[in-house]
Amino acid sequence: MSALLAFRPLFAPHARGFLLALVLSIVGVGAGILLLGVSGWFLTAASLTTLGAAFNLFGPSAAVRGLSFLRIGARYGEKLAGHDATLRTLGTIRAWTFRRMLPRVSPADRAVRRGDLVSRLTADVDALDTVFLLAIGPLLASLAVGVGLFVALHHLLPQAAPIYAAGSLAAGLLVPLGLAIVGRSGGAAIRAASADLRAAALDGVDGHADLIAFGRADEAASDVSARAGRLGALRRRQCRRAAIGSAAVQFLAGATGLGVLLAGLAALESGTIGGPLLAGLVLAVLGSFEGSALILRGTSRLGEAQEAARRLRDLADRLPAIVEPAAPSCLPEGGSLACEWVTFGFDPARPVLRDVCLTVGTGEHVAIRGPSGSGKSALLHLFLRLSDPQGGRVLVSGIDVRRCGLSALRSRVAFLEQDAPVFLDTVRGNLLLGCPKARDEELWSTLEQVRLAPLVRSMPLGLDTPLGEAGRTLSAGEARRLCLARVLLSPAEILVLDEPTSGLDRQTEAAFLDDIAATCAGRTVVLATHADLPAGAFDRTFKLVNGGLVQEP
Ligand SMILES: Nc1ncnc2c1ncn2[C@@H]1O[C@H](COP(=O)(O)OP(=O)(O)OP(=O)(O)O)[C@@H](O)[C@H]1O
Repeated sequence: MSALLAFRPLFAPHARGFLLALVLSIVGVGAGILLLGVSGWFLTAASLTTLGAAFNLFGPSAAVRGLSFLRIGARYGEKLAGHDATLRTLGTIRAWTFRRMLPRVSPADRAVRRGDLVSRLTADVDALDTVFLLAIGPLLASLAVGVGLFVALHHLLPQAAPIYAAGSLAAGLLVPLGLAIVGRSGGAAIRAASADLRAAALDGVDGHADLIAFGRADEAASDVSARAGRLGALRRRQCRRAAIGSAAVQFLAGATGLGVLLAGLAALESGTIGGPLLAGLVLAVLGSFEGSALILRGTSRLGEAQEAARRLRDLADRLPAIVEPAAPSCLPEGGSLACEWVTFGFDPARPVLRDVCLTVGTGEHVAIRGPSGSGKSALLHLFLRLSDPQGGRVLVSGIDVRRCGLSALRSRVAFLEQDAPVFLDTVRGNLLLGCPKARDEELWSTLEQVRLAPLVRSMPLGLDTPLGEAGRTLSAGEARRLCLARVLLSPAEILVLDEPTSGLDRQTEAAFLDDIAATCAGRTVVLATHADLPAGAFDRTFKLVNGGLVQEP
């Protein structure tokens, strides 16, 4: 429960909407109970009235109509206000989780599953809708209305008041509580199975071309259906428990109604209550159990909401992968980079880089080559502080990156990642990520530099052409060049490029590397590549072997 309670501050800004929904819910449930009570009283009184005796039909029938309209209106309003406040709260929780997640999920952490993250941000956040709509709201409304009916019974039929109190407390509190306790482990299992299914489905969708090519599509499909079957079985078990709870509430409603009726009949015989009022009270008592059924729906899913809240907190409460200094140092002007005796390993016991020393002056262009897996990307990551070295220091403009504010550092150093993504946006939207204020002329001249301008010109909407998910409407090489253009557009003084020419044909690759001297003139460039470098394209080239950096002749 503490995981759920920890989200209280995110519910607080929407408290007015929840309060309105609660008031309307009390009005709706109260009007429903009164409607049954007045109708029972009215019908009994009308049937007991002998022909010709005076009976005012108008008042009660108007009350019945009025109460029906009030009930409908209040229910509609409650749904509107409750869902509106809930959806706004879920939006707040989703944005909060996303903001907290980004710095806490290290790009280097191979244990992180994308499908699981997506599942947390979507399904787990959605599971929290239960909290107010199905659990707290109906519980408070039933409590308020139950207290009102208890007070009325206490005055009109005192013998029935304790019977009603016992029956309604058992139906409104004990049964839901029991269901919540029993459903707790089931809820956790459902959340885990649901996350597992989503992750497996995402894996399958991502890799469907390979699965088809290797003839494994059927296997993947049956794996997904086995997981879906497991989730289905858990949900069926949850529904069975909820149905048993519902039956218990129905039984308690019937038993309480019967108890109130028996107590009422004794009072009727002794003449302390009239027949019509008794009929009205019995029906009102039966009607008041309607709220308990709603509470049950909520509590049967509360275990799931609790587990969802735990999973979200688990993500949000992780220590950030990289901790910013409390008082960051100002980055002086300049685009120099340096590594001083840097040792780094994803597993500190097995360093990838050992005592690496490198100094790159402002405006210098340096290329780093080396066999696959030699640690080129790992080295480049250190310049952006995506990881911290276990030994030595990394300096940007003469300042240890651990003393810099991360946003200042990352606006000084632009980075082309090895698998940089094309976002689900237009060509322009993708480019403006690198420089939000860039004018169209700048976009076009950068597209010329990466030799994409003819392609974009041929697109139906030019810069405003939407690109499919992950740039699926582009070839791999075109997508790569678009990401490269984004980095070139950035005003950062230092460009760190990891395999910028991967996916490009030889001719374009050679032309691009040749052009770097001109296109990046004045800016510092550190580039990791497997490509053959055109003579004179870089000021210095290094080779990374056995964790050490060796300058090439
Ligand atoms: N996130 C990670 N967690 C653990 N080990 C990793 C991680 N990323 C890379 N490695 C390992 O660290 C070593 C260096 O990887 P890195 O990606 O820096 O090599 P690289 O020289 O850039 O290779 P390539 O040229 O193939 O891109 C490799 O042995 C790799 O398996």
